[in-house]
Amino acid sequence: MVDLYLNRSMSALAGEPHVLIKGAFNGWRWNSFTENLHKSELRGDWWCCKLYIPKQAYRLDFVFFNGDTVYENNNHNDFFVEIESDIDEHSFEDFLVEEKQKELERLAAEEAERKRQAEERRRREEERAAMEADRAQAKSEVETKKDKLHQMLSSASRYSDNLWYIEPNTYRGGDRVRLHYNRSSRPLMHNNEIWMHGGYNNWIDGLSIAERLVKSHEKDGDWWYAEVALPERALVLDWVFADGPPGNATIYDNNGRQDFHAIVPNNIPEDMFWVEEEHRIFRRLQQERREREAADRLKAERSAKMKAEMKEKTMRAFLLSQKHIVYTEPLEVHAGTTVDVLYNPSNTVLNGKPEVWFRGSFNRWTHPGGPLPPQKMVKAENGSHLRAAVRVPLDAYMMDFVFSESEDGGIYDNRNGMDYHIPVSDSVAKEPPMHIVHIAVEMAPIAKVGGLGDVVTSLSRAVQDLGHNVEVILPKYDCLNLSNVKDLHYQQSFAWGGTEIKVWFGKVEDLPVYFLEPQNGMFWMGCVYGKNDESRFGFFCHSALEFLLQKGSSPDIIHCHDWSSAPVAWLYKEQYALNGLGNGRVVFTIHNLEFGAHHIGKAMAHCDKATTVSDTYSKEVAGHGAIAPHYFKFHGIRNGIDPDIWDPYTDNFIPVHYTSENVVEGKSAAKKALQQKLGLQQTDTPIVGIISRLTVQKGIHLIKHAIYRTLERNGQVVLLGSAPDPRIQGDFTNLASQLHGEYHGRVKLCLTYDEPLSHLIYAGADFILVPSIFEPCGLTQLIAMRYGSIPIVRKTGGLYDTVFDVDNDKDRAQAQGLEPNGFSFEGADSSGVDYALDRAITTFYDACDWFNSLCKRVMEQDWTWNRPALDYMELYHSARKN
Ligand SMILES: Nc1ncnc2c1ncn2[C@@H]1O[C@H](COP(=O)(O)OP(=O)(O)O[C@H]2O[C@H](CO)[C@@H](O)[C@H](O)[C@H]2O)[C@@H](O)[C@H]1O
Repeated sequence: MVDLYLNRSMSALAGEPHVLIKGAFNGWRWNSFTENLHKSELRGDWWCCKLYIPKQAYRLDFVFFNGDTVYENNNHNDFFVEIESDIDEHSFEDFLVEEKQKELERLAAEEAERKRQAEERRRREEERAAMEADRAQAKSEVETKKDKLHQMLSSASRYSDNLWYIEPNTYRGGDRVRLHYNRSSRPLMHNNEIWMHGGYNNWIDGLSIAERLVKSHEKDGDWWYAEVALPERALVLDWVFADGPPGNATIYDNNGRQDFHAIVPNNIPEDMFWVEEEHRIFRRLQQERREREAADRLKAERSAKMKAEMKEKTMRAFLLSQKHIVYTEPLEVHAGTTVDVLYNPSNTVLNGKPEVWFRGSFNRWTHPGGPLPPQKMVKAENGSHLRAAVRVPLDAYMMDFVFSESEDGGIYDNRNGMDYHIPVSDSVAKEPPMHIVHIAVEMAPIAKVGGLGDVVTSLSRAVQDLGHNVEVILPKYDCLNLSNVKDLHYQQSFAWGGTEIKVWFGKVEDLPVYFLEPQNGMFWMGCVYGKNDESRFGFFCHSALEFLLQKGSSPDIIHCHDWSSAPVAWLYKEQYALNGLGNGRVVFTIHNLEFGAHHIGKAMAHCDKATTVSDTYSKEVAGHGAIAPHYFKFHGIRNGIDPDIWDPYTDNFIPVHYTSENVVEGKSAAKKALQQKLGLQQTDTPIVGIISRLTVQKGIHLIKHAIYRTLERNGQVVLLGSAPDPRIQGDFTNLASQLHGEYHGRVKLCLTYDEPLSHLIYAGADFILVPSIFEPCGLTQLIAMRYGSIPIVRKTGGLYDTVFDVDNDKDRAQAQGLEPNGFSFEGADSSGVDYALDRAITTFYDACDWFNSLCKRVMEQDWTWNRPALDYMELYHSARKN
């Protein structure tokens, strides 16, 4: 506490009845306050007040005023006094950040508690609903049982003349009685042994009694008997006679399929029995449900753990992947620590420069501290790299840096305009989410024709998982698979293009999706592609932008795909960028350059950044007329697959769930199921699977050749595919009937689109063949590996980037931090296919253990979006800098 004095008469407040002080600490940055001064006991016009000085204060800033508009502020300079303290400006920064962190932690804890409570409420509600459902089911089961029992009671009796009777003739549930049976002229008349197999109340507990009968000598006829304990709760006793004990009998007397039924006089009132029975069923259902839920929980936890481990491994590999140019020590950067940045200029534009300067900042250059002062790098101990030490503030979530040849700049290495970025963990600040809108004409699983649909969904989910806001805009086709849309509802309408456009909203695989439905019926034709596609999709693209504008949405990134939503790029730049949607950048992805090259070229010209779906394909098409002029903004980022949608550990279309730990067991069960389903012989021969659109791109002549070659080598073949071109479809239909005849039970061609079957093939096949002539990325080889199937591919495009031949690509795989994972070939003739296929099949036959270890290995490789989603984020950020 200190006393602060003001001589009022010497100040601008002379004669004012009220004197107040307004102040704060550390350059007005912290703990502002307003206090009244009162006249002090000192002589003269001294006014004073007591002030509390916190220990983090190194400076007190203040002015005086009369409570209204008259101020004494030291001629607009304000007053300040230095405070003796351990704190200085820098440590105060840290203190502020820590305070902020505490505040954020408090808010986060509150939020977590709110979520926990909401979750608890939801759980209780679900529990209640499930209990209700169990109760209802128990009731209905009891009703059915009761009806059946009543029907049966009408045919039950206490004896049957000359066939069976019970002794003594008055008995009740719980009694021991003797059951007599006259087997003469019955099916068991010649057997050595006779048994009764019994139950009660119309077999309500199944078979619960078994007794052997002995011959009785007391009566005429062929009479036998057994001692039977009547169940306590029996209203009726049910039985048959047999020639042996349960499980070991072949001949039965089941009373002409009616079984035998004896009325048991009521031990307990029937009503009571049914009440108890209902309760018993209810308890059983509850028990079963709890066990199921516990198993599901365990599975979900295990699955999440495996995914997190894979992600972490991939992240480490990502940090190490540029080690020959740049890395940090320690490798993982934590907020609030000091790290060394190590840089090797010899592979960059700064090669041979006498000096290298490190220039960096944080949080994508937006950190409030501004850029760090340029720092001259010094030689590191390893000889090859240069070193700079960087203190990472507590509120940094990303380190950003570039290198230059001098303090003032000169030549820069800024990684081709992308800059270097290294994520920082444990930051107290969060990366602000980016808003990304995909405008596309396909989306798995509700409107999927090929891989484009998969990518729209899975890329969006991966980016959403990184904490960003992702939305999709899709036409509302009449053929949408609506069972996979949650909470679909009509939202609004707008008029555009001479028609009303209805907007629907729903969630697909947890992604928010807007469906546009022009009332002119443009998308009511029963399929995604068909007639007038160019004008229909052009209309859709335009209306999607119009929708964003009218909704007042301002996405950071508008992402469009292939020729079909290419118009978004130029419509946006020509009509919407200046017109309210100005904040956005357009990213355009080419999934296939084969179709609509004109549209693609035009979108390439207008978009801010373009990608295609693998690095090799981006190089293969570099010289194409649509690409070449825009190559500087064109990047190859390989596709990933969604690890939740493709997961043999949770997949409901396969018989046994598996991970890499039990891959052999899981795949052999799937193989049996697949063979059975398709009528193939149940032998352990290699199965080659092919899942593909049947087009020239996919190497039709190589597919055909491979089918014959596999059959020659005693393998089996399963092909799932359909051809958009009716001639090709017809051709395959003929091939199918010929093959199904000639190689019956060893080959099956399914010429349709069948999602569930594709899952069973990925799991049940040993190999998945992808002999494409060109392949921008290819998803089938990636899905195959996730299911422990070995890819056999032609070396082209994305197939080259993701499949590494076990014999020829060890080094190339190692450079990616991987081990080889499949078989591949060059050339586009049959000898090429044979080269890969023969080695694959031979491995299966001759090196079973090694083959199994290969299946395990490919399952453990990460072909999800973990890595490529980071590359897309980099690309989005660099598009924002334009
Ligand atoms: N009959 C059938 N029944 C069930 N499912 C079937 C099927 N036929 C194919 N599929 C499925 O459709 C998808 C095909 O994906 P691809 O990437 O292999 O090919 P596509 O050429 O369509 O995609 C284009 O876009 C993608 C995405 O960018 C690129 O990877 C690719 O190289 C490019 O040609 C896979 O999920 C596959 O399982």
